[in-house]
Amino acid sequence: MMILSRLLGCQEQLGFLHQSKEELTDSHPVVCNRNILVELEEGVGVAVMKMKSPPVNSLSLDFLTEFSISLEKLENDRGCRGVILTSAVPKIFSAGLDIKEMCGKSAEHYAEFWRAVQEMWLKLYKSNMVTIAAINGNCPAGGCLMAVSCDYRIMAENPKYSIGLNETQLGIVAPFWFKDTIANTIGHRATERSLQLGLLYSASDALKIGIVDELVPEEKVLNAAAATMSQWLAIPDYARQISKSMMRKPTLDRLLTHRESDIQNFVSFVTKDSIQKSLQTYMESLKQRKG
Ligand SMILES: CCCCCCCCCCC/C=C/C(=O)SCCNC(=O)CCNC(=O)[C@H](O)C(C)(C)COP(=O)(O)OP(=O)(O)OC[C@H]1O[C@@H](n2cnc3c(N)ncnc32)[C@H](O)[C@@H]1OP(=O)(O)O
Repeated sequence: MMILSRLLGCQEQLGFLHQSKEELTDSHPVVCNRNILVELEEGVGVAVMKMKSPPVNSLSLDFLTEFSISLEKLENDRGCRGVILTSAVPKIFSAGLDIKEMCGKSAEHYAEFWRAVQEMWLKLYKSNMVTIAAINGNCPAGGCLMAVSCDYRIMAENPKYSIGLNETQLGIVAPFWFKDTIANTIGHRATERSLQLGLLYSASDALKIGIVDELVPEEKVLNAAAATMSQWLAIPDYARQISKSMMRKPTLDRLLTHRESDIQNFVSFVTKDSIQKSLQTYMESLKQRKG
């Protein structure tokens, strides 16, 4: 019930009611949401989802809810066959899960938050559409999960940007389905090293290890994503979708089977004093780094 009311509440925030005439054209209907801008190029059947939640596109409960609703709308739109996921915030793809959602809140809040994280991943990983991440900035932890859940990743070749699952550096643990998703991308051995050490890879190392598929100059990331999209869309949808599902279903089913226990694990993990302390210390270190 709580989730339903949040979804309904969010649908109002989604801004379908607030579109101006300038934002709606025949060829590029744009939906300006609070955290995500969705632009559907109807003739081509491709939507660009631009995350725009400054300063760092952190994945808050509101953001995740909006993301899942937006993606579902595109999924149900027969005119949309592909999605490019990118950021409208300079230098940041996404800073991952919003740490504030995991600090000093109630057990009920943690459960609701974690269900929203699961939902985002389930929707993205099982999408029938072609999904391409155009990674135009830093991409740690939950940001990396989003990227590796797409079918293809193009990253800006900027030495300042990094990508990876750095959870252990915060004193927390990437859950099994984060692990499965990255292992499906880079293999078991590289995942073991990557997860234990909480490695963040530079763009060039990310290409070498296979977390990303291609590097291009920053200003070309979106064009490169559009070019790759047209190659993938040249394949008949039905054949491609069945192939995708064959590869991903066992991983999806594993979370679907264990969804409630995964939420309980998260809640009991994150409510531990030691974990709360680690997260708070990490947030403080982020603030101090600035000064
Ligand atoms: C037994 C097993 C059981 C398992 C159960 C599950 C266990 C839990 C699993 C949880 C999985 C977690 C996944 C995650 O995604 S955790 C988040 C990890 N993210 C990070 O480590 C990134 C942190 N951020 C950065 O490194 C930098 O901010 C970044 C490189 C992204 C950008 O740097 P920049 O210099 O541009 O910006 P600032 O650092 O100054 O940040 C600006 C403000 O934003 C705040 N901030 C940054 N990141 C976050 C975040 N992830 N959540 C919330 N807030 C964030 C930062 O503090 C600054 O705020 P102020 O302006 O107020 O100081």
